[in-house]
Amino acid sequence: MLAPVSATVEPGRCLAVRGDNGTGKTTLLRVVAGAQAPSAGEVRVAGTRVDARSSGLRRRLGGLLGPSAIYPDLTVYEHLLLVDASWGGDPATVEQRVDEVLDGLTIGGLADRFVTELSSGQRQLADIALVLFRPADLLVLDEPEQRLDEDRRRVVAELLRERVRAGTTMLLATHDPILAETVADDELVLRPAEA
Ligand SMILES: Nc1ncnc2c1ncn2[C@@H]1O[C@H](COP(=O)(O)OP(=O)(O)OP(=O)(O)O)[C@@H](O)[C@H]1O
Repeated sequence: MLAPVSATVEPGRCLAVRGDNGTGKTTLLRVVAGAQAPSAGEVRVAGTRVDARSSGLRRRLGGLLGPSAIYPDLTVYEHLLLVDASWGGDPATVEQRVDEVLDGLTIGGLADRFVTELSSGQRQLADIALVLFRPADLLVLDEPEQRLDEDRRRVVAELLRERVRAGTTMLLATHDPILAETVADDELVLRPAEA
C-alpha cells in the first residue's frame, strides 16, 4: 500500500507529502500519527517510537486525518471549549482564543451552529479549527484543502505558514499547489508501490 519511503522532518519545518491518488499519503500520515501500524519499518517522533496510546506523544502531536468525531448536540464553540479543557487551556482566555481561531478561519459567525448545520467546506474549516486549537509541536495534516474554495485555501495556507514560523513542525499531505508553495519548506513525492 506504500512504496518504501524514508524521510525526516526537521523541527520547525514543514514537509509536504505529494503524489498521485493512491500513492500512500494518507497511509504514511496515519502511520506517523500512530493511527495505523506499519507492516515494516518504524516512525520516531523526537527520537521516540510512535505509540498513539502515549499521553506524552498525544500532547505533542495533532492530526487532521479525516473528519473529526463530533457531538451532534454541541455547537462549534462548545467543541472548541471541550478541546481546550481537555488539554488544560486557560478558561479565563478561552472565549477570546475561540473568537481568534474562528475569525481567522472566516467562520466566526458560525460559532453557535451545531456542527451538523455546517456546509461541507465550513465543516472542514471547523475541523481545522479544532486541530489548531490544541497544543501541538507536530501537526500531521491530511489534505486540509479538501472542500475549500480558493480564498479559504489561501487563508488556511497563511495560518499554517504562521504556525510553522512560530516553531511548529508539520507534515502536510496535499494536492494543492497553493498550500504546498505557501506552507512547505521541503517536499516528499510518493511513487506508486510496485504491484
Ligand atoms: N482501508 C484500506 N484497505 C485496503 N487498502 C487500502 C485502504 N486504504 C487505502 N488502501 C490502499 O492503500 C493505497 C494508499 O492509499 P492512501 O489512501 O494512503 O493514498 P493517498 O495517496 O492518500 O491517496 P489520495 O490522494 O487518493 O487521497 C491505495 O492503493 C489504496 O487503495
